[in-house]
Amino acid sequence: MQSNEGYQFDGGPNQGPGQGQGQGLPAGSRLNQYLANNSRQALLTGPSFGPGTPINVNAPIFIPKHQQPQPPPPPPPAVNQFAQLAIHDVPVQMIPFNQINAGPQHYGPPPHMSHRPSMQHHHPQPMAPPPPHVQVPYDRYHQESRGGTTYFYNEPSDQPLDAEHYHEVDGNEGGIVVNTSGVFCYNAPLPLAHMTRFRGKPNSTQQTQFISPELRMELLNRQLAFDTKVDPNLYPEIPQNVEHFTNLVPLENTGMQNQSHSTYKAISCRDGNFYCLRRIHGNRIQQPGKQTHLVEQWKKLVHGNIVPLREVLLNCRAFEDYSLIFAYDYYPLAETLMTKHFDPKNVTNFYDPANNFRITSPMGVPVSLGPSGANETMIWSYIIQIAAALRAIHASGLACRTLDLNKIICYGNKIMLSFCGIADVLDPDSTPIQQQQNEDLNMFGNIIVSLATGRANAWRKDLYPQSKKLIDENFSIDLRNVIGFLHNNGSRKTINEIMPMIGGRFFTVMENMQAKTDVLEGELSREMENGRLLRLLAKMNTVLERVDYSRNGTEEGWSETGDRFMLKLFRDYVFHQVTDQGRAWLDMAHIVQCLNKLDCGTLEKIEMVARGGDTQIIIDYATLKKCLEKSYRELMGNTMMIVHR
Ligand SMILES: Nc1ncnc2c1ncn2[C@@H]1O[C@H](COP(=O)(O)OP(=O)(O)OP(=O)(O)O)[C@@H](O)[C@H]1O
Repeated sequence: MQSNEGYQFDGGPNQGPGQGQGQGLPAGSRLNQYLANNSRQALLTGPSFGPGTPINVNAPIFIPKHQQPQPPPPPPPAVNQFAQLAIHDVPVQMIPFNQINAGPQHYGPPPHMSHRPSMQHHHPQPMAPPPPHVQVPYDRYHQESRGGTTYFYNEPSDQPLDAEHYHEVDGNEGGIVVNTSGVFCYNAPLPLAHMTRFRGKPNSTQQTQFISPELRMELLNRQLAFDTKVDPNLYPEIPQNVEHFTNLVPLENTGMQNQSHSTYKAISCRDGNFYCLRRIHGNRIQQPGKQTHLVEQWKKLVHGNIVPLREVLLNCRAFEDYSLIFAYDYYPLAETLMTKHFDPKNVTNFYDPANNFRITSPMGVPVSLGPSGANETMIWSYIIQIAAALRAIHASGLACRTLDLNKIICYGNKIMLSFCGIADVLDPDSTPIQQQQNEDLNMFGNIIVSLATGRANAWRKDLYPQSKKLIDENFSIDLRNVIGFLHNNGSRKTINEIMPMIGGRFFTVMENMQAKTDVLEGELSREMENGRLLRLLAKMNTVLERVDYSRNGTEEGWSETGDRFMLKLFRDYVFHQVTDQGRAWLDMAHIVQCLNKLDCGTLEKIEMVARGGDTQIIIDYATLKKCLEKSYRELMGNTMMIVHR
C-alpha cells in the first residue's frame, strides 16, 4: 500500500461539494468524480461517522499504518460471545422499503478500526509479492491505478441503485424492512412490537439475539434425554427390541422384585419417533376384542393436557413373559406431580450409575410444599388444566380412572394426564361409565387436597378432618367449594359444573400461557435468524477458496478473480478485522451485522482491502449479494449431486 492519497478526504465544513476531493488525483479522473459525488451526497445527508469522513462509504475508514494517530485509541470492549449481543441495545426503527437508504447509516467498526488485514495475522502461507496492477474482471467496476494502488469503484448509473436492488422485492407488497440499527434486517413483517411487551428492560446481558440461556439449557437437557442409551451390561434384562421399538431406556427403577409395571423410553423403527412404553408385566390378554374395545377411542383423543396413546402391544414376548405394552408420546425429562412436589429427592429422569451422570430438567425445579401446601395460584393452574383434560375425556364417553399424583406429568409449564386407557384394558366394563366419571372427580378432589396440604395422602379418611381445617384456614372459599363439590358423592355431578367456580381465574391462566407462547415464539424467531445466517455462511464457505476448481492446483483462478475475489475480500472484511496495532479484532456484532446486510443486499457501501494492501474496493452489499448468488449458482451448475437438508 503506497499511500492513502485520494481516499482520506478532508470533507470539513469549509469545503464545498466536489472540492478538495482526492488530493493528488487528476481533476478529470473518473475516480475523483465518483468520490466527489459521494462526498456531495454525504454533505446532503450529514456525515456518517465523525469528522473527516464525509464520503458515503458506510464502512471503517482505511488508515494506512504509517498515518495512524499515536497513541492509538483503546479498542472498544470486544463482544466475543454471541450471548453478549443485545438486539435491544439499540432502538428499533421500522423503515419502509423505499426509505431504507434515505438516511446515513453507519454500522461498521469504529473509525479507529482498520479493516486492513495485518500481514502477520493473515498469511499462513507465504504471499507472492503484490502484482503492480491487479486485474479484477468485474464488469460493474471501474478501476484506476494511482501510485501503485488500484482503486475500484462503481460508476453512478442512470438507473438508481435503489430501483435496481429492490426490484426483486417490489412484489412484496406491504413488506417492510425492519432495521434494528444494523443488527437485524428483515424483509418481512415480524411481531417485534408485540414481542417486546414480554421482555424485560433492555439489558445487554439478558436481551441477547440468541436463545435465552435457561431455555437453551432446558432444550439441551431434553436433547440429552432423547439421546440416552443404556449399557446392556448394566441392564441385561432389557431387550434390544420390543417389536418395532428399539433402544429401550428405563424411566424408573427396574429389576425390583415383584414389579408389576415398568416404564421405558424407546424409538420406533417405523417412524423414528420417541415413545414412552408402559409395560404391564405378565398380563396375558385372553379376550383381545373385549379388553381392547376402548383403545381406538383413546387413540383418537387429542388434547394438550393428555399424553396421547399411540399403540398397544398385546401378549408381547420380548421380556420373556406375556407383557401388555402401551406406547405413548414421549416427553423428555417429564416428571410426575408426585416427584415434583412430594418426593423431590427421587427425581428419576436419567441417571447413569456407571458414569455418575445425571440429567435433570433445570426448569422443572422440584417445589417442596410447605406445611400449608402449594400456593393457591399454582393450585388453580393445575385445577384448570386437569379439568380441561377431564372435560375432553368425559365428553368422549371415557373415564380417566387413574387420576393420581403419579399419573400426572409436568412438562415445561403444563401438566398432562399420563397412562390413560390402561385401566380400560386391564379391567374392562367393571362399572358404568357415569360412576367411573364420578370417581374421576373424586380423585381430582383428592389431588387438590394433597396439593393444598402438602401431604400426598391428606385426603385419606382418617387424615381428612385435619386436612380440611388446614385448607379452611389457608385457602379461598372458591377453592373450598371446588373441593366440596368434587368430594360430594350425594348428587350426580359433571366436570362442567366446576367452570363457574373457576371463574375469572381461567383468564389469568390463559393469559399466562399466551404470554409464554409469545416468548417462545420470540425465541424461535431469533433462532430462525441464526438459521438464515448459517445458510449464508455455508454458501460463502462453499464458494470460497476451492482448490478443486483451480487451473493450477491452487485456489488462484477461482477465488482470485471476479465475484469470488470480491467475496474473498468481504470474508476478510467480516471475519479478519484487525486493530491499528495489527491485533485481531473480535466483534460478533460486526459479523452479524455484515452478514445480515449481505443477506438483505443493502445499498450500504464498505471499503475492502486486499491482503497485500495493494487493492482497495468500494462496494455495496447488494453487489456482494449478487456475487455470492452468482458464484453459488455457478458452483451448483458444476455439481454432481446437491443434497438439501
Ligand atoms: N409420556 C411420558 N413421557 C416421558 N416420561 C413419562 C411419560 N409418562 C410418564 N413418564 C415418566 O415415567 C416415570 C413413571 O415412573 P413412576 O414410577 O414415577 O410412576 P409410576 O410407575 O406410575 O409410579 P408407581 O410405581 O408408584 O405407580 C416418571 O418418571 C414419569 O415422569
